[in-house]
Amino acid sequence: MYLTEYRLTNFRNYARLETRFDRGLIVLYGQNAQGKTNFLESIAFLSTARSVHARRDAQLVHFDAAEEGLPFASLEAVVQRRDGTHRARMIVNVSDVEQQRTQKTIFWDEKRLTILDYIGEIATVLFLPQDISLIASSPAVRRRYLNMTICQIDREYCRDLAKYTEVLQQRNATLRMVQERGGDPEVVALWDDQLVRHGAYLIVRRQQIIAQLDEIAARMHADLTGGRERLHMQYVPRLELGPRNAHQLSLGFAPEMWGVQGSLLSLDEVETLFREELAAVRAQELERGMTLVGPHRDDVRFLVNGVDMTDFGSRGQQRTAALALKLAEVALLRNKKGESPILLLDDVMSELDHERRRLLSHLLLDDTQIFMTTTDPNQLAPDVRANARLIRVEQGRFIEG
Ligand SMILES: Nc1ncnc2c1ncn2[C@@H]1O[C@H](COP(=O)(O)OP(=O)(O)OP(=O)(O)O)[C@@H](O)[C@H]1O
Repeated sequence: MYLTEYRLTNFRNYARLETRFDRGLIVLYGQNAQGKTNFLESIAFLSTARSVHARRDAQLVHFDAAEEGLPFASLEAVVQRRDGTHRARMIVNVSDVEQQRTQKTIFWDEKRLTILDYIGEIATVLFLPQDISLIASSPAVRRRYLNMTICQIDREYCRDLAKYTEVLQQRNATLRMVQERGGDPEVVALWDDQLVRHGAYLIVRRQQIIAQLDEIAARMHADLTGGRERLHMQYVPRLELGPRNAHQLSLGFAPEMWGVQGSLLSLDEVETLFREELAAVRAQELERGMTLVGPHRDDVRFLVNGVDMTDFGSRGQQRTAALALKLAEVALLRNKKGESPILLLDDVMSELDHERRRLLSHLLLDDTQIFMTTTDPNQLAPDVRANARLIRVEQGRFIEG
């Protein structure tokens, strides 16, 4: 899929931008702080309804718009997909400037949709220099990544995730209440059915998608390392046993059951296990005032030749594993959607060595639409540059050539 028309109003430093695109490589270049990243952020935002950079949506609205008392930003695109031409429009209205409160309205083909019904219509994969944190930092970062990726493929997952998060919050509040004020511990169990139902679906989908990503990422990684290293992704659902057993254990059974080596568990099997685990940790949950079992504590392990990259990988190895994962995500989305997602490469070429840049260029050059930012277009291989459309970005404006 690809964008053919694009319009921004009051988005970040773009007061107004109206432009057309074709497939292929579009290189946005220019000095620092001109709006290159802002532009990629806008496409990612239109795709996922979430910003990777802004803490609050209100930050996306142009400073001047906020000052003029018309605080809104709008993003509009004409999208060419296998099934035809579509129109997407998203409006961010600041309803309370002081509190930075916003409302988001989404139209798809002129029909108003909720975020959950919209996500996945425009598939994108964003490559960032900080992608290395997917490997190097905390499980929460990996869970967030998994959620965003699976939401683009499976709307049901996204709905279950929203419901699970809600039930989890309510269950935790109940646990805290019982912990602080006492009362009947059985009130906590009232939430268990919903927690298990929504959580089990998340676990089942995660194990499936990780197994698929693992297979593709291993191939990409072998390519990137000239076959010298073997990457293996492993799903690690976790159970924290509390202060007396401060270490973390996998969910009561061997982690390899969750990877490609083992057979994948069915929804019924996961529900049963989840229920059993909840019963087993009930006393500790009441003591700690929080839910200790479930997909909100999951993690993914990245092993290279059997060594855990989060704890023991070199920066270079972590970066390569992260790149293999992103390339696998592209292949997975292409496979599920039957067409390529739009690729957004934010200043990633400068981070990679020459060999990997060459490989990346080869992997990405097909019918895909790729937006790439760089401060120095001379970094591009000459054959790549010759086939790219070059746009200079200057203070929130596009200058062709
Ligand atoms: N809401 C906003 N309204 C107006 N300007 C904004 C807003 N948010 C950010 N900016 C401005 O956008 C500029 C940053 O743009 P961006 O991050 O896209 O730069 P860039 O071209 O990618 O630069 P670099 O090469 O340094 O990454 C900053 O000058 C910042 O002040």
